[in-house]
Amino acid sequence: MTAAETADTAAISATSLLRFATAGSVDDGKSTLVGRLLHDSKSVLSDQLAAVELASRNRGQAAPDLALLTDGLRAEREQGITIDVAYRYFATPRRRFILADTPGHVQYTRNMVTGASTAELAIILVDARNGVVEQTRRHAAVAALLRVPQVVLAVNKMDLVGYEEPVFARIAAEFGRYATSLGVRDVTAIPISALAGDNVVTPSATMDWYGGPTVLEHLETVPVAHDPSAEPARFPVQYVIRPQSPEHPDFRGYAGQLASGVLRVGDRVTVQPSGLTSTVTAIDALGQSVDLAWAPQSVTVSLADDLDISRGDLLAPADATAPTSQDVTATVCHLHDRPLLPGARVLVKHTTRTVKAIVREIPSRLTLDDLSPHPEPGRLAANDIGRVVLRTAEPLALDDYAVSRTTGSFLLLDPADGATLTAGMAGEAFADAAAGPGTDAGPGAADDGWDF
Ligand SMILES: Nc1nc2c(ncn2[C@@H]2O[C@H](COP(=O)(O)OP(=O)(O)OP(=O)(O)O)[C@@H](O)[C@H]2O)c(=O)[nH]1
Repeated sequence: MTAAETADTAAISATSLLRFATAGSVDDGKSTLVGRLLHDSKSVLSDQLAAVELASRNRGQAAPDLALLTDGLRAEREQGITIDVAYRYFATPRRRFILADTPGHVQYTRNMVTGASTAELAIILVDARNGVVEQTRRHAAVAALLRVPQVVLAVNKMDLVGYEEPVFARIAAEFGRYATSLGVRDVTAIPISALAGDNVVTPSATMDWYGGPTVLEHLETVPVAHDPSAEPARFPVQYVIRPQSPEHPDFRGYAGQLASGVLRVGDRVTVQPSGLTSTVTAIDALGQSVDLAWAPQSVTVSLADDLDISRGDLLAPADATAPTSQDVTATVCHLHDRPLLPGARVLVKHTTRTVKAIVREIPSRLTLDDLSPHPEPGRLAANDIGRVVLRTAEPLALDDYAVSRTTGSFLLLDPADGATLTAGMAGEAFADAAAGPGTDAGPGAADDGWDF
């Protein structure tokens, strides 16, 4: 196989996997939709189905309540606050799926950010009786912020509005206008009844006016832009391997997972942030020497020169390096109940690197209903989305999130206890929405290692 063929194979095999997330307000029918998808696509084990049928009968329901299929995990979540997002795996003959199932009720923004951050598609549910509501707009805004490439609007409970086309058309048009204003390019609206099974897996006989795909058909066929060669290579070093065995006295390799792009033997690379350069002499994948590797493979890379490289350094093509700076401006979603304030001392966890930083400014906070600036910027509470300006202790090689969702994102941690405070996306958020009045920088840094 030639190198180009290998890369093609990589792109093809990657397209057979779709990561998607669901979002909806309370009672819009998320659990029923997921249960219906699993049931009708025959992804449910017969003993699971028997248990659901029994539980439904015990509750006096004639038909199995498919929402119960997702209830096992829900019970788990309700016992503790740690499981916010449950991942489900299922497959059809055409594609494998990873579904991030996020609870809709409390902490919706935070859960959706966690669930959708790696998703290639988000299904946003609305109740056909209510149409687009405040939470729908928030979900669309989060999907836009996270640059989820595809959005599906599932207009559910069509059975309760007489399966009428004008109801669907009105909701789809309103959502389409809003999503477009956020910069979401790909919206597919599908009228469904998760309860009755219309247009989830099986085309609806009642809504014969709808000529589009069912939810599953869309999930199976939606193009997933996974061409690793279209992105610059990014290789965050996880471990330096130096076996110092008698057979390989000089061996030194750098192990890690390719965050994006394709890396080839012979590539000229720059070590970031130091700026040293060298050439890739060998790539080892699963114990085999290969000519090239692509994201998200885990590999060990050897270089021609003996450079000072450690965990957290980034290898990038010498002609396509990541921007390196100690001053970071980013859009963030604050996740923790402790508010984020200017002057806060934090740790920035970016790929395999963790550095100290100070929150210099919180210049804006977005009102997610219409993306206007919040009247009180300067602090972020849990679930808030806003902009922050950070000063890091050491330079970070941080891409714009629009260029790479992996090397353009980071987490802020509390240095006192390691708690995850905030999820960040470097660079611009929406076209204009992030601009707001400035706030003063926080208290000056003391001379105890946080002065940078
Ligand atoms: N008539 C009708 N009822 C539905 C439909 N889909 C869901 N429901 C009902 O709506 C209620 C809520 O459904 P769930 O699937 O539990 O909703 P959810 O969005 O998962 O709710 P939370 O996760 O608690 O936010 C249940 O009583 C369902 O039976 C539908 O297409 N038509």
